[in-house]
Amino acid sequence: MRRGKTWPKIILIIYILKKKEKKEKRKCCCRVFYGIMFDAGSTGTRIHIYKFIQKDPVELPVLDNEMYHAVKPGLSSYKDDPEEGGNTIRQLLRIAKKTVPEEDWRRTPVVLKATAGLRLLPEDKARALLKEVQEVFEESPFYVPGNSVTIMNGKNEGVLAWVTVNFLTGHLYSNTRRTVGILDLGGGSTQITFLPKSKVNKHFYIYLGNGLFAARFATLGALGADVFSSSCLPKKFRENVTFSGTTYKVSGIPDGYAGYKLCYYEVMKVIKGIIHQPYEVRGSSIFYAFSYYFDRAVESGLIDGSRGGTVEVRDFKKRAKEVCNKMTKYRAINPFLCMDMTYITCLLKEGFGFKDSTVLHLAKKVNNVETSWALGATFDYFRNFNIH
Ligand SMILES: O=c1ccn([C@@H]2O[C@H](COP(=O)(O)OP(=O)(O)O)[C@@H](O)[C@H]2O)c(=O)[nH]1
Repeated sequence: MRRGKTWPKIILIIYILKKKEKKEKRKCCCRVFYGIMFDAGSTGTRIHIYKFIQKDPVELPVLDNEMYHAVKPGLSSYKDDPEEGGNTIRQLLRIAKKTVPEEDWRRTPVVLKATAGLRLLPEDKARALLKEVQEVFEESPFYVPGNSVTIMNGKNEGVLAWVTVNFLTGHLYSNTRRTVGILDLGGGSTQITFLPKSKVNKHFYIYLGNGLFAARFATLGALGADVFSSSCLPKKFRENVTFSGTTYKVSGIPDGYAGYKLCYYEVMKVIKGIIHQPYEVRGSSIFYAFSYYFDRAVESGLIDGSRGGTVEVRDFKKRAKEVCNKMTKYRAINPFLCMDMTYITCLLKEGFGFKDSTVLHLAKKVNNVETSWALGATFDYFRNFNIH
């Protein structure tokens, strides 16, 4: 009886030991490393901490997971107080210290790339902010390579976001050579980026334009009046609005008209003449839209924020009409929703020339990773610095 019970026990122990040995072996050739990328956008600063695993020295590392955190407002809002701006970076670095194991700190690179917010600032103000961030990085325990705090140009922003989305959706490794286009709408700038299908022209098509907040002020300013008022806003709306550290007095038109038609007319003045209509967008190419395209689609109820989804261009138009013609209903969610939805509709249709029936994939994350240029920028960075 006793023997009978002992044997299975021994077999179990051997089995566990073997498994442990196998695990140890696997551990030996697995290299784990991290990369920290800061996205200093016009509306917020975000930290992305990527964990990569290299199973085989000859193979490319794979992305294991991402830790993401965001703070508002963006770095450019601290244009007159760079020290306070530096504190927001310090705060986010605390998260990095908790996420990356201490023994890896010294070899984990930390990089910050600023987008439209800093691009639009006077040079001396932008430089003071970057200097402050550089100092915060230097005092951190992470690896600070040369050129690790810079302003990125819009074209790189477009291409790197394209790399991220095509990587996450598996298009970079597929044999079909088919890729997807991306639509990114930030606060300060917007990008549409895709690879044309033509065999002759193998260069990226990138268009850069006004971001959502920049478009808001262009729309308000386009009326040419001293008071920034618009028929895209609820009639009784009157508030001070701050963007990138500057405050504007903004209002609806109390005794005038408000609604979709008038709003479309106002927004069109901002779109007209500044947009290209690439031939490809009229075809069957697949486009992924994220950032504020995603946020506004959620706020207006077009898609579910936890899952994302696909919509047709005409759905944005239909929902923009509903929002603008029932402004009081949506006021509590976002008083600018009519203006933003109308800008998005105008940009897609009149600006880029999308058909009503074009399907857009709206996603904030793909495989639990943020759809942003930050991942693409991190790849590029590892390649350049030969870290793996
Ligand atoms: O990893 C990211 C980076 C950005 N965003 C969103 O993308 C928009 C980008 O705005 P940003 O201030 O960066 O605009 P920019 O300054 O680049 O024009 C905002 O809705 C952010 O919440 C996001 O969801 N995930």
